[in-house]
Amino acid sequence: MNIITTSIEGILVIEPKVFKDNRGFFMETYQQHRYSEFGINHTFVQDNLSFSARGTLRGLHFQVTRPQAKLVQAITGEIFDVAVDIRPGSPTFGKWTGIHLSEQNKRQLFIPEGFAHGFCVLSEIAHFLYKCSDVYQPDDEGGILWSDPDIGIDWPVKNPVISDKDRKYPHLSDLLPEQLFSPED
Ligand SMILES: Cc1cn([C@H]2C[C@H](O)[C@@H](COP(=O)(O)OP(=O)(O)O[C@H]3O[C@H](C)C(=O)[C@H](O)[C@H]3O)O2)c(=O)[nH]c1=O
Repeated sequence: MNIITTSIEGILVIEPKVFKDNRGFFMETYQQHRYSEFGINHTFVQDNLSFSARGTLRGLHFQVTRPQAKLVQAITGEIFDVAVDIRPGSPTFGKWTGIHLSEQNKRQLFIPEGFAHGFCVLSEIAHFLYKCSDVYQPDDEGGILWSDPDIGIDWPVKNPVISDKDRKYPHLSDLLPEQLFSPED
């Protein structure tokens, strides 16, 4: 297993070991002890799977008082995955990092609590599977507009397919710190 750091502290790219043979391949997509050796010592309590067609963009989403750390990967297809630091006071507040995750590269991205998350689909279709460190809290959901010019994400899609909900999200600058990241004790 190979771990790659990113420009934002805490966000990690994971390259799991892939065992190939004449039948295909095998890989462990998560192993608590091994991942904890790299600081991923969360208890993941919910797995999500979404399916999207080319050009779809989901995000930028987060939960405010019950923030979720996420371990994400593309099971089929290829996506561009983005995390934005929304932790008030963080030296990288408002900064983003993006990575191509695909069926081919089998890479995972670990995103700690305190980040807005989104992705867009670059292949005909993509199945996106991810683990969350807290459960879904619809009343605790927040969002930032995918195209917020102050964040300046260099999305590789220009006119994405997005939900009505995502279309209406505010800019980061319109949100107060307590509306971004206020984890319960
Ligand atoms: C996230 C979620 C959604 N839902 C229900 C609520 C809606 O009726 C339906 C679609 O939800 P939504 O449009 O919020 O799905 P996405 O746009 O894929 O949302 C996700 O997009 C970005 C990429 C994320 O990182 C988050 O996990 C999540 O916000 O699934 C649930 O029942 N449980 C859940 O955990």
